[in-house]
Amino acid sequence: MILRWFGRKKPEEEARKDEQQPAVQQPPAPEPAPEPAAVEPAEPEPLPEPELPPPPAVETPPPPPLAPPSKPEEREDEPETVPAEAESDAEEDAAAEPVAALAADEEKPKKGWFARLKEGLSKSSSKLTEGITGIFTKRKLDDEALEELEELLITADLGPTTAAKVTAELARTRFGKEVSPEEVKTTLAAEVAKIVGPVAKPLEINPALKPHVILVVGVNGTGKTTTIGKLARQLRAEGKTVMLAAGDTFRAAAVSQLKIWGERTGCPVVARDTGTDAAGLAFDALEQARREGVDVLLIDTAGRLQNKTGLMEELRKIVRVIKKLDETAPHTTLLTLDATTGQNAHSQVEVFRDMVNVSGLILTKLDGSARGGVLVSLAEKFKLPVHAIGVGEGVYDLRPFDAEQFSRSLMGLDA
Ligand SMILES: Nc1nc2c(ncn2[C@@H]2O[C@H](COP(=O)(O)OP(=O)(O)OP(=O)(O)O)[C@@H](O)[C@H]2O)c(=O)[nH]1
Repeated sequence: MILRWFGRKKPEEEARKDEQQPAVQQPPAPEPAPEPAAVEPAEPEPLPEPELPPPPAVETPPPPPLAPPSKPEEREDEPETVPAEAESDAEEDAAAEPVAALAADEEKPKKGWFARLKEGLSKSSSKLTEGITGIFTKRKLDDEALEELEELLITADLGPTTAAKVTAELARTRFGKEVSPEEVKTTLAAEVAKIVGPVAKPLEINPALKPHVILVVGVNGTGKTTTIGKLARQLRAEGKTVMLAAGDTFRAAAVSQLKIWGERTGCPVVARDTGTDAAGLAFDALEQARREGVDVLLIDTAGRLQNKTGLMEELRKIVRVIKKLDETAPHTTLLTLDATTGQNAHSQVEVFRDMVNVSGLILTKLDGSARGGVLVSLAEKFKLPVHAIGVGEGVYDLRPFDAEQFSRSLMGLDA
């Protein structure tokens, strides 16, 4: 039975079964899910595109005015909060929003995650496997073959260090022997898994923090907003209350897109008119999230690298300002990287690491990329945790990064 997002709820157990592999690690003893409130059924929204239409009008009166505490720098007009649902008590909704319903917010993909991952990585893997087959069909593992393999791995974005490392390992065990393409792929998958294994760390939410603040940074178009939506769904399905802050105040479309994700996932969105101060908005959102005892606050940000100095100032200011309320915040700073950009992702890590204290990565668009190998070179070079990977635009297309699954998929092997 396919349940609608805001329709009748499944029992919590069913929702949890659906969520067998959340990208976000569950706290040791999650609170029982609140009793779902009856709400109007709604048709699932189509997936958001880069330029989205404005969200449906929200009829609910605005939330109570925010207390005017120590103001952050350059505070401007009060932000608008788009409630999770139009017809209900906004304040209570964050806690009472049906958790189970969110696990059924759109039709679940029929295929399992590994099949989707493998399919998603097929552009990357076919490049590698065709190359490997070409090099190793009825051929001994000699210097020339090793050189060709190393070259292939570099062109597949695994990077020179990784390429040298894995070919050396292959040579150590198989040099001079006739090796089949299958053997090469299996050995390479095992070597890649060794490299990426240490960075495969699920995103952990500290249940003691109310809220756990997650700042999401990255170049425009890398999938920040979509990733926030996907994470919000997972967190909500786990029974957590989530608030979203539309910190990319530069682009109206970015704000609209986040509002739509808020509606889809039942999360209130703190937003303001375009052009206003992002740090002030983040401050207000954190203040509101604290007041309401929200579990997780996800803050979207701008990513205009063309104005690097301006962006750096803006991101640093957001961090500075939210620290006025909680000096330990942000508790997680996620950098989204678009896998289709290949080695460009390296320079993006360097740039954003200089701006803010990036604590983990999310690789998006692995499905559309022939350059999925970049994840391996990123792991090798930066050793930053890779919390999750995106293999599609759908709300279910984000999962924790699993080193073994990824490595085997990258080499076109079965689970
Ligand atoms: N194929 C695929 N598309 C994705 C994935 N993640 C995001 N996208 C798409 O990439 C486009 C850009 O994503 P956004 O979430 O808007 O990216 P952003 O970083 O927030 O960009 P701005 O809104 O411009 O700041 C959208 O069309 C998304 O649907 C993914 O894992 N796979």
